[in-house]
Amino acid sequence: MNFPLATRASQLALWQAEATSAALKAAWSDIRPELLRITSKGDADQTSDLARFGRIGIFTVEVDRALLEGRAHASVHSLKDMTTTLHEGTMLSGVLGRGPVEDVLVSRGGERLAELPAGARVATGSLRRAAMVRAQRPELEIVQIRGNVETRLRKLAEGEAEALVMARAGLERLGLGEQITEVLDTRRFLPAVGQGIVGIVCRQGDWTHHERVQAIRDLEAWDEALAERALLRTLRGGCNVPVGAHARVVEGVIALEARVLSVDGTEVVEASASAPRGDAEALGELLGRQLLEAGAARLIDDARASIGE
Ligand SMILES: NCc1[nH]cc(CCC(=O)O)c1CC(=O)O
Repeated sequence: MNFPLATRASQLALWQAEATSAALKAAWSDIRPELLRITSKGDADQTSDLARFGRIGIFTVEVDRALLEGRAHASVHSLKDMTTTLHEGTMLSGVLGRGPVEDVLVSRGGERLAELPAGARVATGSLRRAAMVRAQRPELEIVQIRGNVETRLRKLAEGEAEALVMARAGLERLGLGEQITEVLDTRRFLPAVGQGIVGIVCRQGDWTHHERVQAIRDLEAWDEALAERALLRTLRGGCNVPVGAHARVVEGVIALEARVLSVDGTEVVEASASAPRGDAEALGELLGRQLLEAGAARLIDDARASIGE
């Protein structure tokens, strides 16, 4: 069976699609995966403020359109870039095993976050990363940056900033792990929902192809994804709100930590809880409601207002 997989054309997206292809081939001897590369507006548009269109799924919409048009049997995305409400007519069928979840600092001068001098510019396109940096180092300057992993590294080298915060998974998957100056520990620097997880999407009701993808589903990453995404959905957060979360499956239990920050990093609401693995989604919803009651609702509304939503 030919098995076209729709993907963005960035190096990281191609790595993720190749990993999916390899897993499908290993699980099913009759499947011949092929990559359908889609150049999306999110890749082409280097000028807009990423925070503004984070919620509509700019990175995934055109790839999923190819899926919905029947040009592919499945589409492959960074789960982190997927909106909590999937594009109409699609469903999440599988996830690959989770890569490293941490954010990392890449600094031109080799300084760690604590060592950067006051006024040093730290580049990120993420409200979450900006808020986490401001919470720990309020005297640093946050500057906006756009583009794929390679573009960001080039901009850093060209002097647009003294340091970058980005995902460890993205750098390591591209073989750029030697660029990392500091792995930011997840307790102080909670990752984004779904960070490090590759998501595989099928058409709703297309059980033939769904079954093939479901067979390669990593069950730990799946439960972690369910918990983190249920949390974000409950918080009504998109993919670019100052929310960090980290779910971990250990034996039969899932533990979830979550934090909502004000954009300036001065206010923090956090909570953690655990539950039997089978209750991953309920755990995310519970923690989300707790955070909302503890003051997260206002922080999220303020963050939305700050990006003009
Ligand atoms: N928003 C871009 C994006 N989407 C997924 C990754 C990296 C891989 C991952 O976190 O799963 C990145 C780059 C980054 O955040 O530095």
